[in-house]
Amino acid sequence: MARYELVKRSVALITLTNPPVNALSSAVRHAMAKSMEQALNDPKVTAVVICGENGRFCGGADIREFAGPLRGPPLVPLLDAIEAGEKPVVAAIEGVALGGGFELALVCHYCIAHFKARLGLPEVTLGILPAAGGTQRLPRLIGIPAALELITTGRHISAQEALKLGIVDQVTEQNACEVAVEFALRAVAKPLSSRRVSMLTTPCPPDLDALLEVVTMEVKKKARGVMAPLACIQAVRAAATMPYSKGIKRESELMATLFNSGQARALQYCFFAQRTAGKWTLPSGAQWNNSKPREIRSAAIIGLGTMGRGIVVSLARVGISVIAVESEKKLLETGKQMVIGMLERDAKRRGVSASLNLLKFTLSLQDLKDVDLVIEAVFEDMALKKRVFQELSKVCRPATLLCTNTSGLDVDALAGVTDRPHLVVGMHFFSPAHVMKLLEVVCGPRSSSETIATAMSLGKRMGKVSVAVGNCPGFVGNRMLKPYMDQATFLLEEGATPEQIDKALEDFGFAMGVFRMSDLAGLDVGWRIRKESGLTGPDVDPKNPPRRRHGRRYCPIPDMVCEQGRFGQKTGRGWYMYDKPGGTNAKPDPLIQNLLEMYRSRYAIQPRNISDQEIIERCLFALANEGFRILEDGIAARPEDIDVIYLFGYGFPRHRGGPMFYASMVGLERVLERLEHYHQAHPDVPHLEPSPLLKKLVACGSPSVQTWREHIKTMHSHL
Ligand SMILES: C/C=C(\C)C(=O)SCCNC(=O)CCNC(=O)[C@H](O)C(C)(C)COP(=O)(O)OP(=O)(O)OC[C@H]1O[C@@H](n2cnc3c(N)ncnc32)[C@H](O)[C@@H]1OP(=O)(O)O
Repeated sequence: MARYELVKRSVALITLTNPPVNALSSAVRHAMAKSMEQALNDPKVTAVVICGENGRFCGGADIREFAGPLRGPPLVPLLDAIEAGEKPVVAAIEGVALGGGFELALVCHYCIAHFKARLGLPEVTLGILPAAGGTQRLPRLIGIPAALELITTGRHISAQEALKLGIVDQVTEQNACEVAVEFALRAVAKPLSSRRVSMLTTPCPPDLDALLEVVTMEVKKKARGVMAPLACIQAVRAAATMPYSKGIKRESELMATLFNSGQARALQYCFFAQRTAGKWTLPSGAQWNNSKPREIRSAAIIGLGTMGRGIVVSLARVGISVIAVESEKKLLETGKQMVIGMLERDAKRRGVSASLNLLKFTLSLQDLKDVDLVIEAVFEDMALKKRVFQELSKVCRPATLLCTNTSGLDVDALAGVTDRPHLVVGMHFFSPAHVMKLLEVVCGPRSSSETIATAMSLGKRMGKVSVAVGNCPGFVGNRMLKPYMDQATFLLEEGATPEQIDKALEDFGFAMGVFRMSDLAGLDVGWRIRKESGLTGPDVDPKNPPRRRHGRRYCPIPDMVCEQGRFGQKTGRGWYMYDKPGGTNAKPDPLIQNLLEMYRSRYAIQPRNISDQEIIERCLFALANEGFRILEDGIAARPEDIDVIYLFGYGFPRHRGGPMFYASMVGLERVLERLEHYHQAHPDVPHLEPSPLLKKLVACGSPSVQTWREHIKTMHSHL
């Protein structure tokens, strides 16, 4: 857990040894305390160097231990003792110094960082604050504004930035540990008092209150309803207004409030859920750690619409050669200019040169014969996609992987028209594809484990959070969206307004309510799909009673909005009105209000006052209920996968953990009871009928979300 060695006859080298990130578990803290005591008591030792094994200094406290009671020596007194010691201590930072790891570096009297090292206080992203003195020492060292920015955002900084800020003393391209040992030998005779950061006076700006007010407003706007950044601001204020001994107590009080909050549990769940999602498993036994992905050096994208362009950029910026194909010269030229512009802007932002030499643009599928992988991103039309796949099957060499970026069509039906169904997989990107982090990897029943592994690993290489899902209409994300959106439109019928529903969802924490989100995405896409499936338009069976389709409740208001040419932001009108087509400033539109009133009077619906609680319960419990069905159907392997999809693809608030975690926090019994209540009131809405899995989990005593999987294993999996 910590190795103790004497080097150069007088330097105690303490190496943290807790793979993979040398987290400060109770055992590590215990070993560190012992090693420090040994170093400080040994007269041969004149200086100490602390480093981490395998080129990683320290990833902070062991987050897995947060769930249990504190064991082993607490961190704050341990760090205070290191700082107060009479022998110089030098931190040798390689890899990462995060959270408690950074706080450890702050108590060392000197810091040497490798030029590739990253430092940061990401506690805020876990719903807590840097409670091992970080909120008290960092402002003393670098001033209030810079410390506030780092602590409230959790941003990682480079070694170079840390040097500029005065956090580290030297940046090296050599072995940081060896450099630190030499540095320590030179530091032996020097006085330490000015190197004890807790003893420094915080440089305090004259307008402290105004500054804190501005940051508070910014934080409230960016992270609505999130507690941790606000507590961070209060802790930093203590660093400016109190001596260290009192400030550290304030830090600890604020931490206690956060630590026990549901938000901290949710955010820590998200941390592990994201990592769990990469660990896909198929019923065949093939899984993330026994299936080798193929190496992808070249790829082709068919279709240079919004999605295709984003995918080209995502591939090219990680060094993959891309051939982009369009069907017409004009579309090809427009797409080409857009892609080049996007890549140039992206490269400028990242301070690198744009990889334009990796791109080729063509009108001919014949040019794709040698590529390793193709991603089809044409219009969402099954017949068209089938034609493309048939063509690709003829043109590409037999080993080429064929992927589709469909957002919900049957991946296996596409596989069926090719000569290589085992090499066909869905890669469902989210728009804009070069920005959004989510990738649903859709496993068809015939996709081979190597194909899935390749798509998952390619997603990771592109910086995406990839989640393996089964093949069904809408997969996971879009399948769950339907009951959620249906509830929102039913609530409109019953008396709510788009702005009321959006406000309730935004107060809950969504970046955008359902109607603002639909306006941004465009209302015409869903309208076309509803027309094609006979739910609206001339093909509707006239025998359908109004507001019913296939025996279920159906709300035609979205169709009526589209019939007026209101397709959302792009047309300047949708559920809201905008200053101009493409405008983003949504204002309530009296015409929508009129439309709703006329609609209600036409169908003799008496509008009623609808509470925010009802809006949240109906929208979010219907969403989670579909999630339970998805787990039953084996379309997602674990609740964590569903939550990750909603966090990264649909703007679900991270501090709520995702729809499935949220349901578990509310209490499954309560969710079941509310669904039963709403289903009784709306028996013609099957999505409100509690799923068998939800009932089963409640009957089993509502186990924790991490163990739900054990209750589903007898059911059939589509993965
Ligand atoms: C009070 C609170 C205090 C004092 C704190 O310190 S709170 C913790 C603050 N630290 C962090 O938030 C850092 C969290 N970790 C990371 O950001 C990243 O893991 C990393 C940048 C350190 C490394 O990234 P990467 O190389 O991509 O590796 P993974 O993220 O996949 O992680 C590998 C496995 O290590 C587990 N892990 C990482 N950090 C911790 C940690 N602090 N405690 C416990 N476990 C940690 C992570 O879950 C991965 O495990 P597996 O999923 O593979 O089992």
